[in-house]
Amino acid sequence: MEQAEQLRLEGVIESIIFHSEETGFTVMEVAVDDELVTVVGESMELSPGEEIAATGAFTAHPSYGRQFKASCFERVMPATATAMLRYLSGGAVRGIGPALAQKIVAKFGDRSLEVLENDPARLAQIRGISPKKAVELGEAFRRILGVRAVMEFLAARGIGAATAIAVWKKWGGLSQQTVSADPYCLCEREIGVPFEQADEIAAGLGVEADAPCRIRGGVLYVLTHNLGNGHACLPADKLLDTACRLLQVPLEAGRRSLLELTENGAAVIDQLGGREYVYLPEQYSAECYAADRLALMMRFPAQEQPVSAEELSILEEELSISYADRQRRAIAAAVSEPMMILTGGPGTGKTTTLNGIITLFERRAMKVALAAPTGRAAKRLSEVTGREAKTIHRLLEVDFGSEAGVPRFKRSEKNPLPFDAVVVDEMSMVDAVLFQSLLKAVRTDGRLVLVGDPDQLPSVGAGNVLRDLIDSGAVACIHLDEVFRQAANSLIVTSAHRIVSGQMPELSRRDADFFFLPAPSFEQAAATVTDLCARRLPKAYGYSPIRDIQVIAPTKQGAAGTNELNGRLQEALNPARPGRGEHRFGQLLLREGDKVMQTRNNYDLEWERDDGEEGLGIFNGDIGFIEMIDRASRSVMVRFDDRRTVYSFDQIHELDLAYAVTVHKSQGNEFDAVVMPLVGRHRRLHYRNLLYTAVTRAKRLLILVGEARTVAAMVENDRKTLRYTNLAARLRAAREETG
Ligand SMILES: Nc1ncnc2c1ncn2[C@@H]1O[C@H](COP(=O)(O)OP(=O)(O)OP(=O)(O)O)[C@@H](O)[C@H]1O
Repeated sequence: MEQAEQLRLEGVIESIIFHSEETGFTVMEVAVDDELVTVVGESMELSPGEEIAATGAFTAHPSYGRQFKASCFERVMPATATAMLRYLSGGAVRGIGPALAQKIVAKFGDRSLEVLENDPARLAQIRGISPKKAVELGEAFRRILGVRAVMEFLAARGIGAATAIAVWKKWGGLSQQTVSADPYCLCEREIGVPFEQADEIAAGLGVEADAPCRIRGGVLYVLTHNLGNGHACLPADKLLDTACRLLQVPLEAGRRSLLELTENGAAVIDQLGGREYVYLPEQYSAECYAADRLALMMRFPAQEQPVSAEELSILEEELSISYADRQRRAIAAAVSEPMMILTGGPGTGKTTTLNGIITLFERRAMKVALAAPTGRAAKRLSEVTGREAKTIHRLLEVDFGSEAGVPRFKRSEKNPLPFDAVVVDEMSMVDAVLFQSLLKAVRTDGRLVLVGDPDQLPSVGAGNVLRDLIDSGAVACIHLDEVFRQAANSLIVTSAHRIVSGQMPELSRRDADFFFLPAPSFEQAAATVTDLCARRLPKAYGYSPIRDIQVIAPTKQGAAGTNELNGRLQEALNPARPGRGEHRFGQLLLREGDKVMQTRNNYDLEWERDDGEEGLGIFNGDIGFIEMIDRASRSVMVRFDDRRTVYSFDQIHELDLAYAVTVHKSQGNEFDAVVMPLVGRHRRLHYRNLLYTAVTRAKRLLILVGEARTVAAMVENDRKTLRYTNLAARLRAAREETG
């Protein structure tokens, strides 16, 4: 493509049409000589009246016409009294409006900005400005200069406005100093600069390869990176070995830096079972808290009358059921134990047992809350129990203004949940930090009933809570393993049980709810999957191709990965059509009618329910449909079941197409029909729990498309997801301590 000519444009900002605080994306009108030019790009906070110089090129936007796309902005501070009056009147400095601007410029003329910056006390000479206000105005002005300086400093090192804003939010006036002293601070989670980039910046700033800040940065990077892989901690020897190899420094230097990190509170070392483990403080606190709190709950449980045989009989009669022995034991334990874990594969009667437990709690006039980690799972829990169920975040009342990625909850030890019992379903998806928040909010004398299937993939976030609780042996666990007759008729259910015990599912049946369609190559598998969704399944079963059928693939990449399949399925199921709005966001083309998924937890996204209720938070894995793409307001409206959310264009990177999703992203969701391509052999991707998790997402129909040898390889590959956590050991120790 021909490179557009790079120009430098100087002018005064007439108006700001749009500005995103988060990304810095700005659309403004700039007066350049006598012409009004629309300028777009990532910029620092700017105000009308300010003079800027923008570097970039003119482009022709399909809807907005000719505009100047700037790759870099510089602020030219106004130099004359007239320009200063205009700048200050435009609201650039908080606390200064047009009237005050007049007075300031009348008094100090073209030295006005200098006074504001260096001698703000003199502003108090103006009537109406108190000495206190003078100081405040000076601070507000210096803040603007500070943000600008940080942006320019970082821009020169290849870092964009959005990251610069995050840096400013964290370190304010000390930003430049902090980054210069230790460029690796840019790798912190809220900032998110990759280690390699920080390393380059550091080299540019003259930081030596063996500088302590570099080694500390590398050690923290390895720890944080592994947190992303689910590890709550790492053994110190493993951490140091990996980090020192990455940094190419001696082990001794790594160890010294690790000790410094623990001294300044950035990491914690703990000795357990003769091995040293290193944690980030948040993970350490989550693990220790959970162990201590659970031990406390078990020490002082509220006394409940044990369940009598008569009470059980009345319950069975009321619910018209005869419970199996383990189900009875589970119901009894839910009443007598402060915490009870109910596990089992599909069709083993978990929901039936849970209904018994809840009904019994209610008969005893206990107040019960129901929750699950995702919106879909909560909805399903609500459907199968006939009672209201919320996401855990909603139950704990996620608060406004949560910091990047870290929610705050209104419910905590000081403001506990007003329930005698809390039931959590899909517990395998709950990570260590969310579990800590849950425990904080549950009364110490409350009952906790945790339901889940530990053979599912573990939580996306760090930790392996459900497994650890079971492995600790310190918690009452009832495992249901009898598949009830009705469920045993389903080949999906029996296949799931075969897979989990390492046996090959039956692939030759043609008369059941589970089919295998051979496809010897990626290309053929992708073509068959598309044809099944677009034509064959809707025709044979009356399914809506978009709403009822879900394609689940082991991976994003590759010819049968979700990226490729999403492109094909979008073309087949929701093609371009006149009147159907669409917009391209980098690699991603979105169209009205598309099925999309939110790909990270966003606690600040507002939604409105059809009944007018409003709330906050759209979570990783939530699936919705695009109702409208509005270019004028640069927004996309997405419906998630009965809620609607508006995304601004610069939030779109949180969405992805969801005709096909990965197994990990499908956790906690169930679909009428699941189609899964399985081709080739890949030891890391093709393993038993992954297949099991995918198979158990299907309610009525499951179709595997691909190679039988891939299915066999997955069934054989019992690679358990190893996660470094010590919750089980801690819980055992805490139980022994508290007796
Ligand atoms: N004690 C029982 N006697 C007879 N049938 C039972 C009993 N318990 C459960 N069932 C039946 O077994 C089937 C599976 O039960 P349920 O839905 O409770 O299992 P589940 O473990 O929750 O399954 P899934 O995880 O697949 O939702 C249902 O049809 C249910 O009615």
